[in-house]
Amino acid sequence: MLRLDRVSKRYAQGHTALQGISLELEPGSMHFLTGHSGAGKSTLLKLATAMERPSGGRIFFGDQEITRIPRRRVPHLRRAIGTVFQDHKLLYDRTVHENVALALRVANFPRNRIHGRVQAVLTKVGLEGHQNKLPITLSGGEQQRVAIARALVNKPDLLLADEPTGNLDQELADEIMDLFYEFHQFGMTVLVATHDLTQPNRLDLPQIRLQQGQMAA
Ligand SMILES: Nc1ncnc2c1ncn2[C@@H]1O[C@H](COP(=O)(O)OP(=O)(O)OP(=O)(O)O)[C@@H](O)[C@H]1O
Repeated sequence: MLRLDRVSKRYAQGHTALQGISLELEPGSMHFLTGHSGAGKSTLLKLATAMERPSGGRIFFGDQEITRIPRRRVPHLRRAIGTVFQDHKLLYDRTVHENVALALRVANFPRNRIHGRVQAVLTKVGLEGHQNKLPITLSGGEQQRVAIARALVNKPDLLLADEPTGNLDQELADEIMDLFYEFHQFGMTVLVATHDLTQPNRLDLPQIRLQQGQMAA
């Protein structure tokens, strides 16, 4: 599904964020990406979505080489890869429904099917009944669910999450991780970057551990 082959990333300021990273996510697998602050977790996720380009090595998503796709193909790639970030980047002047529907609109999804698809995904993440609310009126955990719904509404093959529970207490964090686990059980490939080392143990899932930009032993 996602394969990195000896990937490195050196930022313009000269800092090496990743070095010699090779890994493969099998379709339907779920992994946690762990490591200290600055280990390179966010950088790895940004490379996988072509938000950043690697300085060396190659990245494949299915049979596409991400490192070679032309800029005009990047939006297409991003629809196949759902992303969730800690600061959910919701539009606070739009309703929950509109936040999620926007992801379908930009993908030219048929207009007459948008409402049904949005309702279905909001139900899936436990937000039925909240569709007409503004995000600011929701709790942190609920806002994160809106972001998850938005990431899922295009039915991506791969879900990448970067510290999706960073601002939540343990109980809410567990609930969000359980939701990702459920998607994985339904066949989605999932990679979650987290500081929270309780999660891989709690869910009995493998970790990809980064240490100063390299794969830890
Ligand atoms: N845009 C950038 N320009 C220069 N250096 C950067 C940039 N983004 C990240 N870095 C550096 O690359 C290294 C890896 O950062 P990255 O954000 O990938 O780590 P992380 O493991 O996600 O950390 P955290 O858990 O704190 O988010 C850090 O030393 C960071 O300072």
